[in-house]
Amino acid sequence: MNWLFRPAEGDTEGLVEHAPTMRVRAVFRRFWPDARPFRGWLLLSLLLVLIAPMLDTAAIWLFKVLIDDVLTPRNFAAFPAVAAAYAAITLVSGAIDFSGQYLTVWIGENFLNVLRTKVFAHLHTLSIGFFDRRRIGDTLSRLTGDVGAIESLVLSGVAQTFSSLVKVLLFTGVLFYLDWLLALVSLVAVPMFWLIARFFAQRIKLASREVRGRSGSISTVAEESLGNAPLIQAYGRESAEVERFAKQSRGNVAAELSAARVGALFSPLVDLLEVFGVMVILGVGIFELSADRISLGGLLVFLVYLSQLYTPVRSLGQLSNTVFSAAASAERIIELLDQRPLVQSPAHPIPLPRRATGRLEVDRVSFRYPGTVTDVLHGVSFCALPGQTTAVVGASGAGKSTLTKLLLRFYDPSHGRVLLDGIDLRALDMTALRANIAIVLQETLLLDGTIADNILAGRADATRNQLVEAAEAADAHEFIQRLPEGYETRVGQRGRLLSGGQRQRIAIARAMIRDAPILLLDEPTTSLDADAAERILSPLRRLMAGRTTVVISHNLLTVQDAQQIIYLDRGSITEAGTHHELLTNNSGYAHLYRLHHPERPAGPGAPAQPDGQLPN
Ligand SMILES: Nc1ncnc2c1ncn2[C@@H]1O[C@H](COP(=O)(O)OP(=O)(O)OP(=O)(O)O)[C@@H](O)[C@H]1O
Repeated sequence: MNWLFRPAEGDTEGLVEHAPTMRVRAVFRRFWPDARPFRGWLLLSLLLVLIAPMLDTAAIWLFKVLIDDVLTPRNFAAFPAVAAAYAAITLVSGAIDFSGQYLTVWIGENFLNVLRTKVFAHLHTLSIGFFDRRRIGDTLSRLTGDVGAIESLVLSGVAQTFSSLVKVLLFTGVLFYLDWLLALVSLVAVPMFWLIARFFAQRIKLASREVRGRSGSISTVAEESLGNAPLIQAYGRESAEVERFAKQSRGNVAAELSAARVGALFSPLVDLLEVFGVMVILGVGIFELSADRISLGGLLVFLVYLSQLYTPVRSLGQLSNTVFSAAASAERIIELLDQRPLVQSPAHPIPLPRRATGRLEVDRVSFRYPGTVTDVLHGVSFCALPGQTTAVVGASGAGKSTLTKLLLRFYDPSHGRVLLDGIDLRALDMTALRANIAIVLQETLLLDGTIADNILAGRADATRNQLVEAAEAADAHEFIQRLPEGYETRVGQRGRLLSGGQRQRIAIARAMIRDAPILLLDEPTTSLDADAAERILSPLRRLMAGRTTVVISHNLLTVQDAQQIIYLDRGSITEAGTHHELLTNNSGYAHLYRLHHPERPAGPGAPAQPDGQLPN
């Protein structure tokens, strides 16, 4: 028997985050509040659900009337009335079925819409730390697949249970009314259905959880693999990637098969039980008929009512399976919804003027990434002043990018404070803080929209003139105009249709249009070749003018001009000063400089190459 319920081979370890198991009732209680706007409609649909089986009961009863009062006595005068009643019931029940079905779908889809949007909005409240840790594919699969399953638990589930219960009660009542002895005999089978259903329910829940987890793994592998297509093809890793995908895909097949085995065995078992029950009832029925305790019409409709009764009983059994499999999905959604952002705006933020002055102070900041054991910044202090450029340099892994993450408040320092205009960032509203910051990063972030959309992401209410001015200041206007659809040209996913230099100039235009007092540049020229880097320097300088600029760069031109250079060594500031001061210092910065300019003595007055790059 074990092979039947064996979970799928292979493991999803590390690919998807496992959700804690929860009781169905807890899941239901959690999502029921989201159904609040639809409760009135749900009530109406339950009313329709109540009327439908009553009409069914009446239609079947007409069958008895037809046999006992029309066919057996051959009394055709009564036939038109019976026929008219039949037609009327069928019409009304058709209308009710239609409304009921449409209403159920309407409620379900609208509930889904609310829930899906809620989960998506919640994801956007989470800190960057969450996205650093999580596989995006698994999160997507939860957002699209698992959310749907919750609807079947909270709404369709309620309507179905109610409908089945009403039918069971109604048909049982009629059965006892027709012949109590026959009714007692036929109901013996009911507890057996329940036992079988219970046995299967738990196993189906396990199998469904496995299937949902597997589907998350497939999306994860596909997303990572396809997103890195250039790398994979360049290094000839296609077959390894296909095998990685195939492994998860095979795991999915095994999980689906194991779920199908459990599900498919359930129906035939129940069918077998049903046939057995009908045979016994027919035997007793013939006895009752011969004793004249039931009419022929009565016996026939008894069987019809009985068959009508088996369906809801069976669906009540299967319903618990649906509920359990939906619960497995709900667990995965709850796990997401229970994620709390690491950084949050305070309840009563200190108001910031629409445009801050832009004085940034990093005060004895130490930082450790959540879930790690070592500090990546140790007691870092410096001040970045309005209108000045502060350059942060240091070897790879020194903590430069981490510093910008703290300035943007993607994370909070473990110790110490970051202040804007003398106010701790933790006391500020995050949206107000970020409205005062513009960024240009090494890997330009472009949305899959038009060029105009991408520049306007810096400031949505900008006019067309401001858009063109920003593009001109970023030296981007000219190339944009040469594109087939100008500003309306789509940039492709992550801006793939543009060159690296073009992407960077769009990013500069976006920062330009934002016109924020603070500018964070994280190695904006690193991914470009010397020529492209050279070309974005003058737009960059225009952008930096008059702002508090913090630049992480290996490019000596931007660094040399800086009013202060901070040299980070394994998370600590070991030197700070101007280019000349640091060269005189003849320490870490001068060492980096010499590495790149072995032909020059590292000392004051030793100019850097115009395109000089500090080694990484
Ligand atoms: N999300 C993260 N979770 C845990 N550790 C991280 C995370 N991001 C960076 N680190 C670690 O923090 C340290 C500093 O990284 P950071 O990216 O700030 O360095 P960097 O100076 O900007 O380097 P590079 O010049 O190579 O970009 C590194 O040791 C890195 O492994």
